[in-house]
Amino acid sequence: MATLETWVGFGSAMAGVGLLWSRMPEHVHEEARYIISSVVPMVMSYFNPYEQITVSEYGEERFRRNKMFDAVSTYLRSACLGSATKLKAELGNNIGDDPLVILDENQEVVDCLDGARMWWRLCPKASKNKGSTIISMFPGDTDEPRCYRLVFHKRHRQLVLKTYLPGIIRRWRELTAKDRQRLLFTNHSKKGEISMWTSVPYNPPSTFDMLAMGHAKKVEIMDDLRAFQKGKEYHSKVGKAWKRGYLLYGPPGTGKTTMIGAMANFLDYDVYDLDLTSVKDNAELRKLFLDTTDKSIIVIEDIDAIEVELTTKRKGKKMDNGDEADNNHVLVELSNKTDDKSKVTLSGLLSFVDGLWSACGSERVFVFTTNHVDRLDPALIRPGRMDKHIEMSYCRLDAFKVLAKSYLDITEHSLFGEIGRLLDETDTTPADVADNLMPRGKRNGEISRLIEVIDGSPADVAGNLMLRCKRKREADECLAGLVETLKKAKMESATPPMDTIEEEANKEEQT
Ligand SMILES: Nc1ncnc2c1ncn2[C@@H]1O[C@H](COP(=O)(O)OP(=O)(O)OP(=O)(O)O)[C@@H](O)[C@H]1O
Repeated sequence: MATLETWVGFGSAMAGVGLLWSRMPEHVHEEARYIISSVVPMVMSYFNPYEQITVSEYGEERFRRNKMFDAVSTYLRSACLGSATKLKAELGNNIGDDPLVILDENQEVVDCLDGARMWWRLCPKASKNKGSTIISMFPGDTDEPRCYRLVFHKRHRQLVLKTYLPGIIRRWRELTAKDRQRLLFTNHSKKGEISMWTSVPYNPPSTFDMLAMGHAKKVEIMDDLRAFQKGKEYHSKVGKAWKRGYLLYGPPGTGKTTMIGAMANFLDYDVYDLDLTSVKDNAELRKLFLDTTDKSIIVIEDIDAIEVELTTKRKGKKMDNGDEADNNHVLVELSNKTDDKSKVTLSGLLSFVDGLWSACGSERVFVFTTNHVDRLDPALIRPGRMDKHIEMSYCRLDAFKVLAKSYLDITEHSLFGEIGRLLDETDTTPADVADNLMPRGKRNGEISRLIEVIDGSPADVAGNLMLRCKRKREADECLAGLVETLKKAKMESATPPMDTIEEEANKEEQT
């Protein structure tokens, strides 16, 4: 028990220390504070037997999502959910109906390896600067991103770093390869926020088999994609970034979008559909590109529509601040026209296609589509920039046969010859031909029902025969309808439009 004298002695000693502190000069205060602030944590950590590793959702510069975060999420989902009491359910990207069950924030789970215990906790987003106002280039930059915190005993450090964490990454790779669902990403931005990718499951129905185009051209494209996919060594040998650019051009309805789906199926890649109009400037574009994954197709559709902006500026428009616009390089200019920085530029875009930034990431395919190749900036289509220019053209006989096989399940018909001749004489798109080959309305439902019945019971010969007759009638009707449509199109293209006739008549009258 402390006596009164002891307390009095302690009080006077503290008062002495206080007096001494107040008489010390200011710089000694500073040094003392510095020593205390660095020594205390050292002393604490000496006595604390635990260490901690933080796995943040985003990297330091917030440019890239931290894949380790995804690896830990997937691993914990598969290994440690049993011991958790607070979970969250989400609709995942998997094809089945099972929800994606994940750890809730602040929930702790324990994992074991070789007798060592590891504690994991998902920590929510936290504000960096409570109470102070900070201005940031990136909204959300004021927050610390979500993170997983791993705590383990000091003596297990080597086990955690050399065995446990690499094991998590291995397991993540196995699980994601098994449950892989192809994704379609698109970028969008909410008001005042930077553009971000969001994804949906992507199972395009198109394959190269059903793509209506010349056989030789199709085989050439498939060979090119195959060579690209196997080209890791070749690209590193010749010192080129492992990427390839395709420009798909042709009138609307010739299958440019269908070709992208077929490419994604063929390569088994995700697709990033980049909407340049919702990207504020080059910095944002860079972030989006860096956020794409390897083994992906990055698509910019209708690049000619963006080029319209470019063409307008080419006419020598002055900018609001009086400067001449950088005509060759402005691609999209969004709301704030006086702000020179808020633009996506052609050079910014090209730096990812074949410039400095193209070396970041590998196994990427760029696809630009356009309906008007003649309107594109020469810088965009010069040889070497887009590796392959693919013309998607009007439907001719060989392409028509592909459609007839897909839509009507026939490879020969007495009308094929006539249809081939008419297709040569009219410029009809595969989309228009396909539209004519589609069984209409109710018949469509009936046929698929019959197919189901016959698939289920092959013994039902009578039903099978009935279906065949029905389908033959369908094919005859569709093809006869197509011949009529093509003949009409041919007549229309041969007859000049009314206003031209009137103009010519007027001219004749005058002369
Ligand atoms: N070459 C083709 N092979 C098979 N189907 C095609 C082809 N071209 C068009 N189609 C059919 O027409 C529809 C429209 O085609 P698609 O959207 O691919 O054309 P597009 O060239 O991308 O047109 P747009 O320039 O208007 O975007 C497709 O859903 C598909 O059913």
